[in-house]
Amino acid sequence: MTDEKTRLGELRDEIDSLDQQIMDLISARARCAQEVAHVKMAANPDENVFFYRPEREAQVLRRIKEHNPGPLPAEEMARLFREIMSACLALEKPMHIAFLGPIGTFTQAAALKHFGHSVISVPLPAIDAVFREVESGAAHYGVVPVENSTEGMINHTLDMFMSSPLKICGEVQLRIHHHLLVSPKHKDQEITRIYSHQQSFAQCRQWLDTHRYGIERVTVSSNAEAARRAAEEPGTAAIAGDMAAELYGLEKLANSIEDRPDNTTRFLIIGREEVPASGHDKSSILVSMRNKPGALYQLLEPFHRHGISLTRIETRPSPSGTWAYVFYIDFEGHMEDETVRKVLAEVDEEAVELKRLGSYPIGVL
Ligand SMILES: C=C(O[C@@H]1C=C(C(=O)O)C=C[C@H]1O)C(=O)O
Repeated sequence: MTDEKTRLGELRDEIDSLDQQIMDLISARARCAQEVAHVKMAANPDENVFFYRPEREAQVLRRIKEHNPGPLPAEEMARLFREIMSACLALEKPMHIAFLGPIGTFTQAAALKHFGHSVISVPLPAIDAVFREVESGAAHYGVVPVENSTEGMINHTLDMFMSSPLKICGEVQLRIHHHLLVSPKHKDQEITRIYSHQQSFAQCRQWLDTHRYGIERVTVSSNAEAARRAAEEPGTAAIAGDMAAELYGLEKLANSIEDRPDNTTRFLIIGREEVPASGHDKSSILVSMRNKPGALYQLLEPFHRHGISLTRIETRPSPSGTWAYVFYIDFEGHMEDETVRKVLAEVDEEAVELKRLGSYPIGVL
């Protein structure tokens, strides 16, 4: 045997032995997580105990990222542990996660990134349907898009919070890559029509104007639906992401055609329960103020005075009347924090209405 073969044999034996140890350790971890579930059930025998703890999962993932020794990047290591936790949790009962469908959308990719692949993901046709599915208890949590770095806020999601009792329980960001996709069956045909979702067209506008100027653009309800159509109709292409391309067996004519290289969408996790502090949290509120001079200043001043960072402020028309507005505000900190409590008490005094949408761990993955 050559030296190379001997060495490879040794290394493979070592890998086999390490795999066995990893498997034993993951199994020990799974038994521990099961035991946690049993302890929770024993302590609350009459209640429908919630095993999933978003704040604890965020802490676990943060610790993994901080202590990762390499050579794997911290994000990769966290992703592996995300899947281990997901599988451990599913031992008790797989969670049902409603998302803005159909199957193959970026929202599904975001749901799986946040919860791992051991959940049952349930596609729904519209954002309000996702809210309703969680409100009724048919799904444990829901995932909806809330903003895109190129295109701005998804107003429909913001407006749903005005009437929904649901809480924001988490956030997850996804880098969005769009591709121009065709079916291998119709690859040689001239493309006369491109299908996509209105958001994806908007995120690829400059590329389309430069490289596919004058070709008809047809807006459909999702980019997974665009991919489905391109798979069936000769002479058409779709703009969609990798999941949709794989699902419908499409080929990439052009790769990553989004106008901005950092094109990212932020998604919210919505649920029925408030999330305790994880140590690195964000909060969201909706506030409507009296229409008088200095109202916005009065609203923001307590945040400034108490040193609380705002991460976003959006204005939406109020459902209560023409030219009245509601402010949607994200800020750093948890509503259990003493300083945040003080600020919100002050805001509450001045506001016509203050709605606490929830505090949740700042996205880790
Ligand atoms: C084990 C627990 O329950 C669940 C499983 C977790 C895990 O596998 O690490 C973490 C949080 C919970 O979603 C716990 O509460 O610690």
